[in-house]
Amino acid sequence: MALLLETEQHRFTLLAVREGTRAHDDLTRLTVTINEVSGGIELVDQAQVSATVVALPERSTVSGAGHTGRRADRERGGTAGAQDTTAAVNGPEADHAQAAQDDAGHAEPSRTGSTGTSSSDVGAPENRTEPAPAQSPPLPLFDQYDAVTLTRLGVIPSLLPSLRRVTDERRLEALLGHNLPQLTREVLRALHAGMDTADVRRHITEQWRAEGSVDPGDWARAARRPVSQVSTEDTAVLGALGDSFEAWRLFLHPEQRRLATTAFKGSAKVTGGPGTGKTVVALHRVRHLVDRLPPGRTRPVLLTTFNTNLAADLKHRLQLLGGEELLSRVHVVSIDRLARAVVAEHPTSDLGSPLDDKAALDLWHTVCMEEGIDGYDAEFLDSEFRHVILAQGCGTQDQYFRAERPGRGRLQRPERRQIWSLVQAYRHRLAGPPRRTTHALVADEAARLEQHHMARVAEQQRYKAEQGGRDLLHREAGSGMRLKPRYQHVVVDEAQDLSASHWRMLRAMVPEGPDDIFLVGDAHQRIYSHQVVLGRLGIRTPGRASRRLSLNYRTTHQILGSARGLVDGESFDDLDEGPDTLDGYRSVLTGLAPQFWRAPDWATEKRALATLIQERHDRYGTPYSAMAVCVPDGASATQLAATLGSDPFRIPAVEIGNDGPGKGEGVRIGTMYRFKGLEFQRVFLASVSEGQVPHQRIEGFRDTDPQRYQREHRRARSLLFVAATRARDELVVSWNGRASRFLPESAVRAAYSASALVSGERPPSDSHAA
Ligand SMILES: Nc1ncnc2c1ncn2[C@@H]1O[C@H](COP(=O)(O)OP(=O)(O)OP(=O)(O)O)[C@@H](O)[C@H]1O
Repeated sequence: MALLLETEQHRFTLLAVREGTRAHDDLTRLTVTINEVSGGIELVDQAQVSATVVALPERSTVSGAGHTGRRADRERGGTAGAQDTTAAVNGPEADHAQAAQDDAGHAEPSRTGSTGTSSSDVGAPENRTEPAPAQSPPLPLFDQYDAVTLTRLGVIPSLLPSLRRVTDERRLEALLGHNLPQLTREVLRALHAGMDTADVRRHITEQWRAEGSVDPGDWARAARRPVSQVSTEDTAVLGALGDSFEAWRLFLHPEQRRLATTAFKGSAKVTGGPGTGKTVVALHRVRHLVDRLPPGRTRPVLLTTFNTNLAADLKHRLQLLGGEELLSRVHVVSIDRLARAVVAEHPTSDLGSPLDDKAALDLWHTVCMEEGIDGYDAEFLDSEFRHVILAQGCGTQDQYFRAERPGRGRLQRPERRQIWSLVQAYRHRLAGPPRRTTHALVADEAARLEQHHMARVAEQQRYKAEQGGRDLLHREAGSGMRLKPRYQHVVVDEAQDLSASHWRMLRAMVPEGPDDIFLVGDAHQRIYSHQVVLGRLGIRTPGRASRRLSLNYRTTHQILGSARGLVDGESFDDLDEGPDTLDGYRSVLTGLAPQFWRAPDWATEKRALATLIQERHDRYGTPYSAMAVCVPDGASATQLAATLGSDPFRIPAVEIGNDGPGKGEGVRIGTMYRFKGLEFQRVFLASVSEGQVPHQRIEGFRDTDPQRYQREHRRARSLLFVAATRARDELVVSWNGRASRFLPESAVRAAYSASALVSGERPPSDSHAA
């Protein structure tokens, strides 16, 4: 049975569907209103919501005289009590026994997750033993906010009576577990987390605010607003609709939708913590740009990202979003492949094969030995070459003498002279034979070629304008082609890891103008490149063209709380000259607290991990392929795979390679670098031990090169942060020996003993992994 709203004549909006004999009753219980902030149509099932809080004392008993504390902080005098009329509704569908049980006041000490209490617990107030007479009932959690404040922030008014009965966190979780409107959920969670009302307004309410005024009686308009329209991944619904690729169309947050569809005067930049939907926005942006193209067969939109496996993922997701038709207008390629293609298509290009990172470092070693210059390590030289010399386009020694090296310490002129001579020798060596190159050099060359191309395009346009529009084919007789920019729009994911050369190339691939470059990224997740200042590379995103997403859709707020701690205290940029923070960063999801396990040695840790993984598979039905273990290095990956595969576990394992997480049934194992951009249901961070994370070799720089030490330290934190934020439902952290300095004291104290687990003295997780 469906509830339909006739918004215009013969035009209906489907509001809700219920099945079974009680469908009619279920539907008539729904409260349907237009939200005064978002202008969207919102539904709440009053009886279900009330049932969640049914076990709470009546408000009249709570509002007795003598309350102090937070009551004194009220922003305005409370009015909600007067409205508290519907909350007494109770019904047989009261299935939130857990909440009722909690009312007895014995919240579990730390970790949550157990459900399955029998429904006979509902109605606990009557059955409970009498509370101690002198004890005053707990204050409602949102007692300090009056009804006007809450509704102006966006909370659905019909929820307020029930909300006044929420006195503890687990009750709140039960309430938020309902299918409440998202704006309401976001506001309540943020207030509960301690965000003040001004910040909630700024970070949340304003993002949801409808354009123009909201008429609470204009259903036709409300139904047309994007916030009223949802799509689903529910297979039953999709089966009924018979339209499978719609599955991926999620309900975009209003801010995500705005970013995907706004017309920008020039470039635009979206930052935001992990899981905030930056990639989703980038994909929707691409679709929006393609929708606006005139019909054709060309691919004027470029969608690029850091590596080939992420590019393959983007392609797949784009296909889900808009099918072959959308894909046919978009060039999806990783940034280095793109650079290589640019260089390869040039008639005079003589590309050697690119060295991998290790071979590039080995070559620096060789060059230092041959030149008889020591005192510089290979990583330093490689970084100096890429992030100073190539980044600033230093073609001569003099230019290098003048190069800025922010955050890289001081280098005197004699040192720069030595480094320059090493760079010359390095380039000479690469020139061969055999001829070789590096990805950085290819990108640099591609940037130069594209800049040259764009200069010719500009020259041709200038000439055409001067000559009154005559065709200039004769001027391009050499190429036989009319010159034009390579793309009309460029969209970039994982922007934080692109180098200055990459940006120079991209800048030269698209003419400056409306919607030219749209980039998404997060400096907290930078693990490859160094900071670049986009404004100095011709990519300017002033004012409203720079936006930040802060609502995490991937990770539970319990996991996020721990992950945030990993990067606290470090400073990060906004991909430009400004700072970036994780202010307002929050999650809509709730779940298990992260688990911590300490082991005396790697062998015990490996066996403990195998035990935990097996338990999650056998007892909770998590497929092996939905779990991933992140290790600090390749050798650990191989060793762990061996333990998993051996008796008694026999757990299949697949190493995450260059080309992504791969296929098949096994648990995924990979180094931290390989986790970029991925997500898994359960993530195990292994060997988060002192000496491994950060690696002990950075200790050498502590005194000799403090700035490098700081850089490496920050990168190690970012790596761990990226890995931890890949977890959707559960994060398990383990170590052997001493715990990494990045883990908080509280985690170390709360850690379980892997030895006890391995010897069978303690169970893997009780019910906590459910
Ligand atoms: N509006 C939304 N509703 C539901 N799920 C969403 C929404 N936006 C994003 N997601 C989901 O959240 C997860 C993270 O999204 P996405 O990968 O786009 O984030 P991201 O910001 O690019 O993350 P990262 O920086 O960690 O790579 C994905 O599973 C995505 O489908």
